[in-house]
Amino acid sequence: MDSLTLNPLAFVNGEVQLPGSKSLSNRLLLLAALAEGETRITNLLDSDDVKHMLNALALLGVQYELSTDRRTCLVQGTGGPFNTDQALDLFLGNAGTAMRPLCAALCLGHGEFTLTGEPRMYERPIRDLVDALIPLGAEVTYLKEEGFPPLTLHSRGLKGGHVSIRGNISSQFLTALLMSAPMAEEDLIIQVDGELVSKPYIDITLHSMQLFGVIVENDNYQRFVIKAGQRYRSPGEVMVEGDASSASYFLAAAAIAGGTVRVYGVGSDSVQGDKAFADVLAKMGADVTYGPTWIEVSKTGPLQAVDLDLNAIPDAAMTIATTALFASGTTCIRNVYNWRVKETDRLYAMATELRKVGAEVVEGDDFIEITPPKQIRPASIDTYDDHRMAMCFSLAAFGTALSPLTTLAAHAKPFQSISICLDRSPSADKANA
Ligand SMILES: O=C(O)C1=C[C@@H](OP(=O)(O)O)[C@@H](O)[C@H](O)C1
Ligand SMILES: C=C(OP(=O)(O)O)C(=O)O
Repeated sequence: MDSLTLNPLAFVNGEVQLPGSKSLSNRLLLLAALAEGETRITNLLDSDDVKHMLNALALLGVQYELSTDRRTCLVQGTGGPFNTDQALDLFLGNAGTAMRPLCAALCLGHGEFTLTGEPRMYERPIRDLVDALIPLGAEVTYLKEEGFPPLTLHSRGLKGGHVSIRGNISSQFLTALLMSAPMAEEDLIIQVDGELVSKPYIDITLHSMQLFGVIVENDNYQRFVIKAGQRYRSPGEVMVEGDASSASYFLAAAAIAGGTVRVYGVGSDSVQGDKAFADVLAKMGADVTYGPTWIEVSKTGPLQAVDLDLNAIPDAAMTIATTALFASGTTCIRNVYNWRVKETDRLYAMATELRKVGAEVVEGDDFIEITPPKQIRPASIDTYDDHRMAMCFSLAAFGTALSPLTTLAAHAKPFQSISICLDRSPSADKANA
């Protein structure tokens, strides 16, 4: 098991150029592959989830050239759905943004496609998407448990018409349907049944589709109309914005122990809902300034607890859970049931690990309540093979500034891919995050 020991940190100051957004990287790769023409994607994220999408596209016969730093990709669009004469097996790791959109997109073509992944992917639901695809002509066989990957698609095109989809578990099901819709045989009218979680991710989807020339009629996120006959056309070159969820760790560090941190790559112009994370820090008492493509956070005084519905920003909301260790009062993060079906059961994992550093925690079915300890305890934190657990708990290093070490186990990787210059006051050593 890999482990990473974080030395105590007392002060942070600096600037960060963010890596590309995961959500945009995987959407743009898939759309570029389906589009007519050649697309140059710049500032692509180099991460496991993007590798899974790239590997799958290669197996599907999509031609692309990846630069040696893996951040620029020149994709030759196929101009149509993916077809195969031989049964294909695609391994998609634990990448929701690959599994769900590919599941729908592969129904557009002809052939047999089996979608597999890591064991945790087999516990992450996909039934709501499959149930929407079946009336459109998809034939799906679950290979293990009903409603979960792995699964085999026996594809022969998707009809259009009226379809409804549930949105209360993951917005990625609706995203998947929307991205495939323009290539259905007739107009597609999608009705969202009940609540739609993680709504801002739908804006990322609609924005990406628009970049490739497809217009969707959006009636208040409850009904969507996609006219048939629209084709994805390459915009030529497209740059991936910085990752707003990754920005949250650096901005939270500033709110806890700034100084000032400015992140470049995400700002008021960003299409990513997670930019609103900075507004939560402002509610907690940090000083926040937005530019069109940057966000700056400074500490101006002690942080206060908040009680908020963070359903719209489930990934960045995790960072609030560890920031709460440094806020006076009890923080409550509400309406995040779907934390339970992500890379791990994040409500359970977060509650368990926060208790290890001394916090008092109430784990509800769809909320978490955190009261910080007087002094954060050094601890060995289990990250459940979840990158966000590792990144969130890196913030605990600020609480051990006057005590021994905090150790993060199991998932050292994310810390190597982003670099920030964190000063350790007063000696101003370079540190890692
Ligand atoms: O569409 C996307 O890019 C994502 C949507 C969100 O998932 P849910 O819609 O399942 O909450 C988010 O948690 C995930 O990291 C990325
Ligand atoms: C939930 C996440 O990923 P995905 O659903 O795309 O696998 C995440 O990155 O926090």
